[in-house]
Parts: sequence; C-alpha cells; structure tokens
Amino acid sequence: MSGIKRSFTLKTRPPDTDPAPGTAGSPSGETLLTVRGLTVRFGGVTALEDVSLQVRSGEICALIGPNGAGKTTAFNSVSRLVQPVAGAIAFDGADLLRARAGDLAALGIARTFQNLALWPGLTVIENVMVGAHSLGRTGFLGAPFGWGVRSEHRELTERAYAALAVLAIEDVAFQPCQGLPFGTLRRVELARALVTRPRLLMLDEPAAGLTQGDVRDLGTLLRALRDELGLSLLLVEHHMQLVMDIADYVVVLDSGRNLLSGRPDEIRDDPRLVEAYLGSPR
Ligand SMILES: Nc1ncnc2c1ncn2[C@@H]1O[C@H](COP(=O)(O)OP(=O)(O)OP(=O)(O)O)[C@@H](O)[C@H]1O
Repeated sequence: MSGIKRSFTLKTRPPDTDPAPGTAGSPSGETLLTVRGLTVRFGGVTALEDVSLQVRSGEICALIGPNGAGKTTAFNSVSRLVQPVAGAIAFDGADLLRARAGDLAALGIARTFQNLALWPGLTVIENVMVGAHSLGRTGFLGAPFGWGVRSEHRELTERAYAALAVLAIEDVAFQPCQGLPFGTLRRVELARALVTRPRLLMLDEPAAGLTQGDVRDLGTLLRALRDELGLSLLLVEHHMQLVMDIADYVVVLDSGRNLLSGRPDEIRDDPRLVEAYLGSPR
C-alpha cells in the first residue's frame, strides 16, 4: 500500500477565519505550534529543561534523540498528558497549557500512540468511530440507541469510512482488529486520528514494529498527508532513514535539552548528532 487513495478526499478543517482577539491565524508556512522554554520534572527527575520547538504549517517536524532524551515527555506535554512546571505551548495562537487532553480534537490536534491503543474485539470502522465521537455530541456506545443522534452516527460512520479509504484500508472496515497485520493496525490508528480532521497530526514512533517495506509505504503516506491534505505533522521517531527522507525540519533533544535543529541536510552529518547517539542502545 502506498500514499493516499486519490478517489476519496478527507478535507481538513480550514484555519480559523475569525481568530480570537490578539491571535493570528496560520496561513501555509507560518508557525502552527510553538513550544518555548518547556521544563518538566517527575519528582526529582528533570525530564526536560528549557526545551523549545516549532512546527510550521504544512511541514513535517521530527523530534529525535537517544533514549531518555525527553521526546515522549515533550510530545505528551503538547498533547496535554504531562503538565510542565515552566514554559509555554501555543497552537495557532491559543494557549495550549490551558487546554485538557480532551479539548485537543476540537482545537484541531490529533495524536497516535507508540503502543497501539486499539480495541481488538471491535471492528476496524468501530475503532475509527471511537476517534470520530470525540468530536460528536454523544458517546460512541450510546449513539445507536438514541433517536436524536442517529443522523450524527450516520455522518460519523461516513467520515470513518472516508478516513479508511484515504488510508486504503476500507476493504477491512468490517473485520475485527484482532488478527490483522501490524502494518494495517498502524493505519487503523492513523485513520482514527485523521477522522477528527486535524490540522496538526502528532505521531509517536509511527515506524516502530514495521517491516522495511511498510516503513517505505509509511513515508509515502505521511508525505501525501502533508502534500495532498495540507496537514502539519509532528513525529517522534527513532527510524533515522524515515526521518531524513520525509522531515522538513528536525529537532534533536539530548538529556532533556535542545541539542540542535535544522533541515535534514543541515544536521545529518553534524558530529553532535553522532555523538548523542553513541552509546545509545538504538
Ligand atoms: N513518569 C515518569 N516518572 C519519572 N521519570 C520519567 C517519567 N517519564 C519519563 N521519565 C524520565 O524522563 C526522562 C525522559 O524520558 P522520555 O521518555 O521523555 O525520553 P524519550 O526520549 O522519549 O526516550 P525513549 O526514546 O526511550 O522513549 C528519562 O530520564 C525518563 O526516565
């Protein structure tokens, strides 16, 4: 499987046309996500110290670094699972530190998890609809029983199916997730994120556990999400080849701090990058 199936489209929400006072919209190429001076402590452990990064609209930004560098902590701070002790996070002008994890879909941010967080007994489309219902007015399980919510349920089913079609896995829509190949399950998780029509898609190690062939297809797919749907992507990734192939911008963390950043061709041969990874088990 390669990029986006062109016969279907899954429109992302347009940037806010009426931004809140004092905030700016983000036309293509402008900064969508800004993380500044982030510090996170877990008890006596300082996981992040004064970390900054930006994701520009319509770009793929990769967050890399050796084990324990603080990538997941930074990622979880943005997705509001971790509360920093200092710093600022802004998404399209909004103060994300005032938001909760449950608010992100409505703001236009979706994420996937390192360990697949799918319900094995539910079908593929049901799993995707769980993501769609985070935007809906009713819960997934209650939806089929309420008269007033039937049309919403139908609309979300159509959106879920469209997301599966974008990822070229609509043929398994009505199969249970259990037993499907791992590469397909990764796409199901992506579909579940896409169905909320995000502007920023956050992917936590999307290549983990994939075969070389699947990683190549993933690269094609992520580029297509950027180029054809205009999505911005922030990914934490250890697969260096994938990062260098698809990222527009790379931010390297080491020991909880910014080490260096730049375009892949600017940082690829930087001795600090090599040094940071020396001694790392991966
Ligand atoms: N919940 C926690 N409690 C205590 N320490 C934590 C917690 N989460 C992370 N840490 C510590 O914070 C530091 C950064 O961890 P983090 O998981 O963010 O790094 P990472 O770059 O994502 O690593 P990996 O590539 O191995 O996933 C490490 O020293 C880690 O042990």
